[in-house]
Amino acid sequence: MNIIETAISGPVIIEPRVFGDERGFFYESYNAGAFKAAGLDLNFVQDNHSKSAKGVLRGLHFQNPNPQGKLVRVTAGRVWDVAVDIRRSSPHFGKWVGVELSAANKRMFWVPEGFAHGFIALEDGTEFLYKCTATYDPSAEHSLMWNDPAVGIEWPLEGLKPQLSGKDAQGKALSEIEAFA
Ligand SMILES: Cc1cn([C@H]2C[C@H](O)[C@@H](COP(=O)(O)OP(=O)(O)O[C@H]3O[C@@H](C)C(=O)[C@@H](O)[C@H]3O)O2)c(=O)[nH]c1=O
Repeated sequence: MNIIETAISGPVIIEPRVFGDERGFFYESYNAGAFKAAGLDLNFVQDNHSKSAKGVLRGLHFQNPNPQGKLVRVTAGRVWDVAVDIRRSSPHFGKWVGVELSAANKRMFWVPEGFAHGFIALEDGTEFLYKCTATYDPSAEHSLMWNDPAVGIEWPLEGLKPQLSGKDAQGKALSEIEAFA
């Protein structure tokens, strides 16, 4: 597999080795030893799977306390996936990185603890799978506003009006969230 660093220390893009043949394809979506050898010594305790219509925007989510690192990928359709650094001590506090993940490119994205995470589905029937390093804790979950000008995420809206959950429609600004130390 190939690890691609991003402009922020922490989040990385992972390109798995894909074996294609006349039957289809095969790839390892996670291998503890290989990830550890690549500097990602992770311990996952929960797997999630969501399906979204084109234009659905989920996020930007984080848990504090009980932060979750997330290894995310797409098995149907396409998303623009974003991680926002919300560690106050980081030189990149408030900065974001984005990557297109799709069933076609089979890229994965590692979003560490200390980041808010979200995505917009760019195709109907987009299926999003991810592994988490901590379990869901509704009492600790928070939404950072997807369109806070202080963060300035360049969402590829392609003319879409994002479809948000009620919770995400009330996301807080970067200046208001319970960021990490
Ligand atoms: C996230 C989550 C939700 N749920 C329930 C709560 C709720 O009734 C229903 C839908 O939850 P949500 O609206 O929060 O789902 P969703 O907006 O898809 O939340 C996810 O968004 C992406 C961007 C992330 O980064 C994830 O960590 C997670 O926060 O599923 C669980 O039971 N376990 C979980 O781990």
